[in-house]
Amino acid sequence: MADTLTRLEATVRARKGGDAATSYVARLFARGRPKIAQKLGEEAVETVIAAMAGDRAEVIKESADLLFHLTVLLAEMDVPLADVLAELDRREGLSGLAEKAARPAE
Ligand SMILES: N=c1c2ncn([C@@H]3O[C@H](COP(=O)(O)OP(=O)(O)OP(=O)(O)O)[C@@H](O)[C@H]3O)c2ncn1[C@@H]1O[C@H](COP(=O)(O)O)[C@@H](O)[C@H]1O
Repeated sequence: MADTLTRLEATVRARKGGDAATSYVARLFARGRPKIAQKLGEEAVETVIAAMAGDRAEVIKESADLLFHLTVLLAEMDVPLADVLAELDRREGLSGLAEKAARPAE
């Protein structure tokens, strides 16, 4: 999975400043962060709708759209995918319940 996303990240980054007439990613970059963030939100909602309908095939397609648009947003913000993966690595083995219990009281 990391290999696939790393290749996608390289393709997406190479589209920065590219021709919006021939590249969907270049068009997204040209439209800016608000549009990219909006697309990410839409794909998240569509993934949720597919999940609630119990539609596995649609969940797979919408999840791919979601990961793709997340990759574009990270590239737009110049956040390397490796930084996100490193954060997941840091959390590895730490139960979400234990992490939550260790948070300072609000
Ligand atoms: N993985 C993807 C990918 N997944 C989804 N999409 C596109 O994302 C868009 C999302 O669909 P929507 O119907 O929501 O989009 P829309 O209606 O055009 O969006 P708006 O009208 O809201 O702006 C579609 O145009 C899909 O084709 C992708 N476009 C590109 N890639 C990858 O990015 C690479 C570079 O793409 P280009 O920049 O187009 O060359 C490709 O080779 C692929 O590897």
